[in-house]
Amino acid sequence: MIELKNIIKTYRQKDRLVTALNGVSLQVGKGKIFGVIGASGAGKSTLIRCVNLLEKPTSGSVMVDGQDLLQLSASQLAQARRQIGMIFQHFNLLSSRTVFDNIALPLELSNTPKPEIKTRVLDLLTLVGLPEKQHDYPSSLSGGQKQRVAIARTLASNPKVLLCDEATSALDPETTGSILKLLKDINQRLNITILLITHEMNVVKSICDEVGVISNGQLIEQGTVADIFSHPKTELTQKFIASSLEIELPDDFKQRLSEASDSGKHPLIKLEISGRSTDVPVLSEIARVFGIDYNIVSARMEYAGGVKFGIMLIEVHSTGEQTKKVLTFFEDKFIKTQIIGYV
Ligand SMILES: Nc1ncnc2c1ncn2[C@@H]1O[C@H](COP(=O)(O)OP(=O)(O)OP(=O)(O)O)[C@@H](O)[C@H]1O
Repeated sequence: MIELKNIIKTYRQKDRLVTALNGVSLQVGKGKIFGVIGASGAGKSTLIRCVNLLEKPTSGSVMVDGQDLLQLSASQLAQARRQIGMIFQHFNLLSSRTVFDNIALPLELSNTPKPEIKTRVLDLLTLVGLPEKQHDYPSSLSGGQKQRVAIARTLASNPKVLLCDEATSALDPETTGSILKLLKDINQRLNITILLITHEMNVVKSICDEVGVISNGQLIEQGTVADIFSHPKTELTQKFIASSLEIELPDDFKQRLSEASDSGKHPLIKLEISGRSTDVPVLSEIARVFGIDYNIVSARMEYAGGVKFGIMLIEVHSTGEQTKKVLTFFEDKFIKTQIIGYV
């Protein structure tokens, strides 16, 4: 549905050229959700804006639903853009129009008859869960409600593709969750292809089928969410994954933690479980095979793209030689280990 080939985009900043995108290629299949994740300034906004030619690439090609957008005339491009909806971090609603009239706007612009507009807007309001807000103005809505209106407005034109430019970045975690659920629902019910950009791995984890990691204007890694979470190749990707899995060491342990394995102290081991890790009950196995007790101090396990991954901190009641054996045992099961200290 979307195919970008070797996109280069340079901007002139005063007397120098800045390369915002440096040879980006990606494909998004029909009905898929593709997330592009990257830090600030990596080129995410430029990338998503190149898909509907809000930014014109310096070179490369942009195909959407089989059409080469850079080859279209102005009127053909306007037509093609109707198939490409977009939602933004700050919603971009018209404050002087009611919710109903905001959603009706694209239909009015395409000369849809009034009775048809009414039915369509009411259907869309139901779809996004806001039927009772039709007469309200945007200023009286919460951030999540505003984004729902923006989603309804963009769906009014029946797009095949939806571009989401940091659509949940201005929202609290709970509202983010509900908007992501709505996007997934729209994707599944209407078979709309979604390309989104974000700086949060949680967004990718919760709704994307595929993910690309962008850094300095280049896609340094891309693949299915399951693949990327199980075999992250670059340090940046590993950092993004870890950032979605932060676990805290309880204060009591922080105070008791020492760097040396003094007598009577036990190693505190961090386990990183990824899609590559063997799915066996490793903890009961170390107890059974080595006769070693353990205590789970903190743990976070999650699923993304059908793959289980997570982080666990365990206090293992082992001595020097036993500890080495336990570490080797975990590593053999493709579980990454690190001794955080001794408690
Ligand atoms: N209109 C512009 N004119 C000049 N330089 C620009 C323009 N837009 C973006 N840039 C530059 O291109 C690079 C990529 O910017 P872009 O906004 O695409 O990154 P981003 O990943 O979306 O960042 P953020 O998450 O902070 O929005 C940056 O160095 C930025 O300064």
